[in-house]
Amino acid sequence: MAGTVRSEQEFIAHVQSGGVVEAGDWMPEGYRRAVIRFIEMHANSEYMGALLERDWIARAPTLERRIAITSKVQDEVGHAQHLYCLLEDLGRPRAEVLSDLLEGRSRYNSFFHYPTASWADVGIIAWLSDAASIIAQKALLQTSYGPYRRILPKICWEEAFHVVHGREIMRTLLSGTRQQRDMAQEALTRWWPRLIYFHGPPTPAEKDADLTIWKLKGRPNEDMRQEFLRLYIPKIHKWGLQLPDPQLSFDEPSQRWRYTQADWEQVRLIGRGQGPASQAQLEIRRRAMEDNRWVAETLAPVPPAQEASR
Ligand SMILES: CC(C)(COP(=O)(O)OP(=O)(O)OC[C@H]1O[C@@H](n2cnc3c(N)ncnc32)[C@H](O)[C@@H]1OP(=O)(O)O)[C@@H](O)C(=O)NCCC(=O)NCCSC(=O)Cc1ccccc1
Repeated sequence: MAGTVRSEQEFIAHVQSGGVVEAGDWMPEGYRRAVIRFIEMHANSEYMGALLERDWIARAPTLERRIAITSKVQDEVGHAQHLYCLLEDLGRPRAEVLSDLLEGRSRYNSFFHYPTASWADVGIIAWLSDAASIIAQKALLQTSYGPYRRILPKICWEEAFHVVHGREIMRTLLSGTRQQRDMAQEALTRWWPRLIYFHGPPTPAEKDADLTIWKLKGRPNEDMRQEFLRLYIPKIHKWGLQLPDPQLSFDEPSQRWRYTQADWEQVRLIGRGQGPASQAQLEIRRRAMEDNRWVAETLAPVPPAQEASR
């Protein structure tokens, strides 16, 4: 295109006809801000989500599970790494993004602001939150921002493998002892309401209008949540697990699941660092950044003046 696009009208015509936008192309400022907002929330969620699971590497019950969870954590951090690179290309340096995250100026998905309590939580996180995230990410496969669109198939592919890893943890627990089955049920009871928040509030179409015209956001939040519920409630029931929501019911006329509505303002605040484990998790990251600062400093390019005097 894109060399020829110089106005918002031409830009909209370009993306509406299926054109993609590259980092160096002209784009409306609002579009640039929205891409950064989207990718930054995604990147931070991958990064902080990995932290929840990292805690369990040393506590995995078998060697095979330890290898699998180590590799999942590596995948998630890898996704964050790719996404932070996309932000750099848009003029948002990684150091700035990370310092905003650690200083509590940015956000990540509310799902990852809670503490884990047992190995069964690891199963639920991998099985169900990765499933929810695939739905959100598949909705972006046709997004107009080219670099994001090109990295998403790899991310979705890896998340699909994580779902299998989580499902196998759950299958093992559910075919185990009474205590293991109870652990699985307790984990589902704990995480279910947070899964309901995962795709965000049921936003009115007007709020998504720009994102839709720009072909940036693929689907309304509620549609994504309904797809998740449609796919996973039958699987959960098939395994004999109980869902803790007394208002959960299927509405035949609309073909939609009804569920207890969240306090969405509260969910937004949790995403901004007010969750029960937000500060503890950010503190672990802060300490790791401090401990490893010498590596970044050692690897930093030497300014030419210092180089000459060596
Ligand atoms: C759909 C949505 C999440 C939100 O749509 P939007 O159009 O952006 O927002 P909308 O206007 O609908 O909302 C109004 C306000 O509410 C905020 N808010 C909304 N939802 C949440 C929430 N859940 N938590 C907290 N806040 C939330 C929202 O920011 C906005 O705040 P603002 O008014 O700006 O202050 C979108 O960003 C998306 O699809 N992102 C890409 C995919 C992605 O990020 N995936 C991440 C998971 S990666 C993963 O899981 C892999 C993994 C698995 C396991 C372990 C490790 C890793």
